[in-house]
Amino acid sequence: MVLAIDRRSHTTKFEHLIDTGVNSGPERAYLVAVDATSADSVWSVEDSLNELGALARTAGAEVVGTMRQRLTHPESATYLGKGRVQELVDIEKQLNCDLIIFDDELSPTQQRNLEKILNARVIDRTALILDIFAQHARSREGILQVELAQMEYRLPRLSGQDVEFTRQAGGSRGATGGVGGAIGVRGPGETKLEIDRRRIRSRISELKEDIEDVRKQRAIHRRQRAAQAMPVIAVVGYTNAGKSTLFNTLTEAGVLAENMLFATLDPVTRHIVLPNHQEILLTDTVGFIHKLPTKLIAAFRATLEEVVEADMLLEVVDISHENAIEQSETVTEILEELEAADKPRVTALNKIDLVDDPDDVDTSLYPNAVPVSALKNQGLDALLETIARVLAESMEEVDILIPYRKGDLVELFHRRGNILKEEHLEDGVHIVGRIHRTLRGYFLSYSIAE
Ligand SMILES: Nc1nc2c(ncn2[C@@H]2O[C@H](COP(=O)(O)OP(=O)(O)OP(=O)(O)O)[C@@H](O)[C@H]2O)c(=O)[nH]1
Ligand SMILES: [Mg+2]
Repeated sequence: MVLAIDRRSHTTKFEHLIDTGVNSGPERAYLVAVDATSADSVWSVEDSLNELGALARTAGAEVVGTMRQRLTHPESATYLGKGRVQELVDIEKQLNCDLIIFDDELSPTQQRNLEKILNARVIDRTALILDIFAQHARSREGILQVELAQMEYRLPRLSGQDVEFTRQAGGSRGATGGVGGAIGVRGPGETKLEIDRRRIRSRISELKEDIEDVRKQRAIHRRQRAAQAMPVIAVVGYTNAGKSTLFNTLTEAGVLAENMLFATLDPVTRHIVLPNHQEILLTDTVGFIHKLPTKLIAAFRATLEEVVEADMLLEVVDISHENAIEQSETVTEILEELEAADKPRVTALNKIDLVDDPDDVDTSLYPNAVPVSALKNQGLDALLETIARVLAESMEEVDILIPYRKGDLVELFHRRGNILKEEHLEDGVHIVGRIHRTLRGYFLSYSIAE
């Protein structure tokens, strides 16, 4: 996957350059990680490497081997220690590797040094994730956000020479094509470097402006939805947890759900009715992953605002995954970064059909957890009831007297609120009940409580 800019029209497109394997087989990738004793991650290096392998396969590569080194922290010059880098030179020859993928974001210096020593292409976890995002971006919003993230990633990594933005589709697997190929650029050439930097910077500002327009559009849509006065629930969770499958089952929408990482990039919103007849809006959105680059989160701000602005979160956890707990911790960390971790949350412990002994699942580890199978349609009534209950808990109590001429407001309360007491008095209908904060404004002026 390579980014190409048509300078005349200033439109951006992604060209698919990953070898599909029809002619010469998929690209052969070797994975490398440092097991840093200083890291405070809940993830083990094995699990992190397994996930890197899944990312590599999603991007279209074949994993031919892995290496890890235990260090206090990655070496600043070459990520791995000297001896291990030499070992890597032999391995890449033996295994005939096309690319070496590092499990952490490499600094520009590390990347340049490694590229000098190794023959295969050097890419890192961030470049790989960006590559998958680029493959899956469909909407204008998604494409703009991915391009911004790619440009931000590229800028500090430019080292002159060849920043020809456009490459030929279907090119060979030379030093620059294939998985993550658009990202690494090397060579001397000060003047050219300056020009390239300026060009990228100006593209970054253009993209930011375009994304700002997208953000404003989204804000308008949100305001329109707010006028419908339905609470918005954002479906969040680790990539591949089953968010889109659950979303489809609950809403009968035809969102793409696939066994691949980052199948969904664009948020979709649909309306559903809870068992207590309360109407809500459900939003499916992009998945999270550990070591998700902050720049990428920043670039996806327009999309992620759907999560930030939601009234409640429905977290989907793949409870059949051996790293379910680590994944959920990562989701919470990213929600904290987005300042959305304090919202009321219900957890769907999904893929329960794949768990040998569902009774052994410890639901107490997750907030308001309900075991479900989105695919087999199990546990969904209980899930909806829990959503209704948690939503009710986040409602505010009101004591109001609505005049008889405002019959529509009484009806609205009946549909969307929880009535604790209702009596028909001379001046109107007296209601004591709970209503979601998005609707409170309609009733405030009829309040009779202190
Ligand atoms: N067995 C089983 N598989 C499921 C269940 N729910 C989802 N899956 C499968 O899990 C895979 C991922 O599902 P998606 O719904 O695309 O997951 P997602 O969380 O939307 O993933 P991204 O959009 O990539 O972040 C698909 O192959 C689904 O068929 C379930 O309840 N049981
Ligand atoms: Mg999805």
